[in-house]
Amino acid sequence: MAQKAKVTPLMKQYNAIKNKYPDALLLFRVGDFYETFGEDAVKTARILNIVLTNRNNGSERTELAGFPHHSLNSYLPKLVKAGERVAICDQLEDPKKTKKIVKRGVTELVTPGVALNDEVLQSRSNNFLAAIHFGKKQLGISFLDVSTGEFLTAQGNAAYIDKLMRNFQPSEVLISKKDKLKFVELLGKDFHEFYMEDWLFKIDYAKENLNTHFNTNSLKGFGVEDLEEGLVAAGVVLHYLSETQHHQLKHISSILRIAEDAYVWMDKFTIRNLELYQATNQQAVTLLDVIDKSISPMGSRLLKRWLALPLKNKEAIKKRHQMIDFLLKNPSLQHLIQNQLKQISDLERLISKVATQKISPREVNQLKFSIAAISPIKEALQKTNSEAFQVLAENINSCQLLQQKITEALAEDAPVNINKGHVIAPGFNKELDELRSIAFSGKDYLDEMLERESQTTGIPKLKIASNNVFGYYIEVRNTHKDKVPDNWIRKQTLVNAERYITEELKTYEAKILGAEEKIHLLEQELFQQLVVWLSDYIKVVQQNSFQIAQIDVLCSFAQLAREEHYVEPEINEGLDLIIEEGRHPVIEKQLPAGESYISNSVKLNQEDQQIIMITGPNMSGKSALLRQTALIVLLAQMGSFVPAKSAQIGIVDKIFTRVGASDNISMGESTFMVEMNETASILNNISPRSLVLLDEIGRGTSTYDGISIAWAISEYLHEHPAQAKTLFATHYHELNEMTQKFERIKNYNVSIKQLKNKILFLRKLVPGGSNHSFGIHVAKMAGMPQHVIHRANKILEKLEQSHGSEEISATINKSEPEPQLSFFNLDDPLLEQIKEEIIHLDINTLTPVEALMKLNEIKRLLSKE
Ligand SMILES: Nc1ncnc2c1ncn2[C@@H]1O[C@H](COP(=O)(O)OP(=O)(O)OP(=O)(O)O)[C@@H](O)[C@H]1O
Repeated sequence: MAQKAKVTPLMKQYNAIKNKYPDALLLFRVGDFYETFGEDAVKTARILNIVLTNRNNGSERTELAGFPHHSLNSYLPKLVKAGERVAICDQLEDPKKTKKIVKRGVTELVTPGVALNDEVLQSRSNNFLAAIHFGKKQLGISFLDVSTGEFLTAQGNAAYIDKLMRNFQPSEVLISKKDKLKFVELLGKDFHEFYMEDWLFKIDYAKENLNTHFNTNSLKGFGVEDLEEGLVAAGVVLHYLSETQHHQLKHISSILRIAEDAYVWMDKFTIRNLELYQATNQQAVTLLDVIDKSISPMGSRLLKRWLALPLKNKEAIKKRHQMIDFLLKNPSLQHLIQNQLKQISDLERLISKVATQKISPREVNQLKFSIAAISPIKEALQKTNSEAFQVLAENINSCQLLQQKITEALAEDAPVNINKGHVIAPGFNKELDELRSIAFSGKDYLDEMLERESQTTGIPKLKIASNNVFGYYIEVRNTHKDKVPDNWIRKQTLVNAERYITEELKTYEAKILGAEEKIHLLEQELFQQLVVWLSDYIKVVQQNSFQIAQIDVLCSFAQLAREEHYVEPEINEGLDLIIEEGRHPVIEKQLPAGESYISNSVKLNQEDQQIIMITGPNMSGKSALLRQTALIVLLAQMGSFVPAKSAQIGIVDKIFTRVGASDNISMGESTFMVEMNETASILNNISPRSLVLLDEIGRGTSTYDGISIAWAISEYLHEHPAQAKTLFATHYHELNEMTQKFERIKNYNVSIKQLKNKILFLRKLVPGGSNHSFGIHVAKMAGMPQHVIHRANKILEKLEQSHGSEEISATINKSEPEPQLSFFNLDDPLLEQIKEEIIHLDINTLTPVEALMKLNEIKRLLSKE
């Protein structure tokens, strides 16, 4: 019979705790160390690059890796960044006070989405935890940044949830176990997900959870009552916080709805194509990199939010423009504000630390200095004649009492670590002052005692010192050792001297040590009281922080406009888009020295220029033009000025961009299929206010196929009642023929100059089509061997003779447009019915006979037509 493994009490305790947190890496506090065992130890050693050892655990051997407890702040972020969930298990009682095994428990579960540690967080970005609920009709989503207290919810279709996920980039996503497949289907492997029990995703549980948290009877006050799917997700987020041992959550004081209707719609392709905040390759610069001139972390985070959610309300957009204009006209005001902003720390995260009681003494002083630095901003804004800025100023609270209280209570140079002492200011607490005078007057007392002993014993050179082994002692050199009185107790013999303790010294020592211990406890208690007192200010400081963030972003926009010569766009409720001499905000910053960006004008309307066909050789600047148009609209509607000579923008509700590229192959689907899927989704979603940018759509297939598809798409956009404004960049100069038949399609080309065998890019958009794709010239410029170029020219000549481009377009022109563009027209009720039938088929449970019957039914439906 195998001998039963004898497990030590410590390991028994460890196992019991580890069983409660099987998914987490358990840091188990033993004395001054955090230890990990078994699998956890192997992982920890690998991630932290620390030594992995083996030790006997009863009859088994187990791996072990540990680090000193004071290194937690530097090691924890590494573990979390490596994607680990880390359970911190601390000693819950003083080991000195118990004879049994010390009580231990998990005090915090740190996960990528629930982190309060400065080392894990990035100051200029939010750290969102998300939950997604797959409801019957819609999906619900919720985002929470526990480090700032922002809590948001929304619901909508899969594409909307996808877009929000790309915009908010949460560090962790919670999903019901049963929806694992659905999630991967929707979002792929781009996020760090954690699967939760299915029962948590219930509306009753969510409402109860949220009402308990906010101490409310209903969620009506937050305007989210009707968002049931979104609330389910929000409930799961709150549940996760308690599961991860986060119970101090006063800073999460409200839940906000992300109102889909209020913001410009951009789908994930557009967000990616426009490289708003994530570049397609690592070196590339994003729009955010170029426009973010904010100073405070709160400002930087808000700027990202404004970029993710550009506005559609004319008045709200104009208000931001007017405030920027005001700052530009009052540079000294902007200068004063920005100088003050430099002195303001991350107020939002500091006050969250008050709520979670994780703020350090030094940070409380930072909070005070930051709030003090706001006052001059408030005063300056109050004096302006701008109503909008005056309202901002009014919403700022100077928190005089808070400043005063911190000054009275906290030492000016209070340390980070409360155990270092000197935290509470002198004069704040009488008892503390008395204890301190006992502890600190010790030196005088000892000097006086030494003097006395020296006189009574006649020993001239006495010395008092202390060490860790036997505390205070008197040292006597050997030459005087015979004068030592009998009541001195010898403790140590050195080569030249002896060390003694005396009764008086011991009594005195006890008094000092007692005082020091009491000081320590009292300081902790007083600091704790201060933090609790400060927690009444959570809402007020959050409010201040939001005002400061807005002021910071507006100053950032003003600075951008001043430095980069941006102008105020005119926003109107019409449907025209008129950009004069527009520039690409990112490319213009990237050009080599000496080169300047060539501005271009674009005019789109529903009368005579709804669709512009832009032709031009490779590298001529077609894509740049398309993107700059979208970016200018986006910048304008997020409230910024724009890189142009002037811009009149009829409010845009959706921006779609599609690039016919070949890099989708890596995703496993054929490029063309992806391209068509993406394009189909545009065609099903356009409205009269939409802006559509199509870049080389159709190039993923053969030339004739490509031309036909591009033609059909343009035709559809032209004929569609929405008449969405469209820019279409293409190599296919055959498409220029479309203008003959479609009155609102116009041809433009990005001009070039042909010098003998060379092409000079002028980059100017000029009216008219072009009849060469110049691909061969570009190949030559790229250094293609002469022979290849020569041969290519010959083949081109031949092709043009046998299939003249006029011939192709004439053929397409001849074929009358179908009364119903059946490929894309999903408005047809019959097709809609068939589509519904097929979508709701559960293939997994369908028998072959049932499948045949279904097919027959569909056939019957179609033949009835
Ligand atoms: N208006 C401009 N002024 C100055 N440089 C420009 C301008 N437009 C584009 N460029 C430069 O030319 C490069 C190529 O532009 P872009 O990618 O827009 O060309 P394209 O016509 O779309 O080419 P392709 O058909 O190969 O995609 C840009 O990366 C940029 O450096």
